[in-house]
Amino acid sequence: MGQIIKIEGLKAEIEGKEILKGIDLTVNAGEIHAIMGPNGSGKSTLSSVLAGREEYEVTAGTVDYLGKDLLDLDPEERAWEGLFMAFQYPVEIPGVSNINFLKTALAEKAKYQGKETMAAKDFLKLVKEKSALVELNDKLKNRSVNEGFSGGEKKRNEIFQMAMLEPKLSILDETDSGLDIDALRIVANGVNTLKKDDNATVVITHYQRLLDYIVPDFVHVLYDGRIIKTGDKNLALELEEKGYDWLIKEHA
Ligand SMILES: Nc1ncnc2c1ncn2[C@@H]1O[C@H](COP(=O)(O)OP(=O)(O)OP(=O)(O)O)[C@@H](O)[C@H]1O
Repeated sequence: MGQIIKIEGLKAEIEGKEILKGIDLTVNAGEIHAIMGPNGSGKSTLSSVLAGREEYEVTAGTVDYLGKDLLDLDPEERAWEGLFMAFQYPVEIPGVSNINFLKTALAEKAKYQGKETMAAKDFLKLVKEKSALVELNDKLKNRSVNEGFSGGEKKRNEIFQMAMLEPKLSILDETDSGLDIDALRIVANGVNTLKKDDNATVVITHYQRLLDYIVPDFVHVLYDGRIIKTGDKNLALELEEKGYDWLIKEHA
């Protein structure tokens, strides 16, 4: 199966402070990876750097994404190339309805790829199909993006956006924070349903609980800006039971 992303020796800093200290990570098509790790280890920094947030300065390393130099692309280009990011705190966009936001996003992506914009009829069909996946009701579809949405509704909405955009690589940052059990199941179900042979997902999470629903092929532990351990789903169970201290000691 093809390689989606290969991160090598990635170092990044913010305000002169080095946060990522040499990340190596390869994700292939058809895989789900989970990244865990104690607070402040650099998990959100990694997703921000991959999204292309300007505050972070990459000081070393390379990121190959579908044969392109990811670090050389603008944030918009990264999205159009099929990179989807769901952040811990989704942004609100007052005055832009959810549906119009997606219509524009899909039209821009099609334009970038030199394809024709989807016909209105097909777009609405897609909306119906994909929103059913996360049980997003009609009212939320027409409201301004994330404005006044509850935490759980924002998360569902993100998975809805993900379903609509059909990304090649989805990076979900703490998608389980603020989700109740039912919402957690719905989100996980969405992620599992969207899993295909030609795409991949990276889930950043604190909770083994989410990994009961989204079963990862690999679990990585990020600590102090580096991946210090990689295993399968059993590693997450071990962490749940024993915490991180033993690993950190082993690493020291
Ligand atoms: N603007 C900033 N200036 C200085 N340090 C920062 C800034 N933003 C983040 N950091 C630091 O970078 C480190 C990594 O933060 P990051 O949010 O990536 O960790 P995390 O692993 O996602 O943590 P958590 O599990 O708590 O969400 C932290 O020590 C944080 O204080």
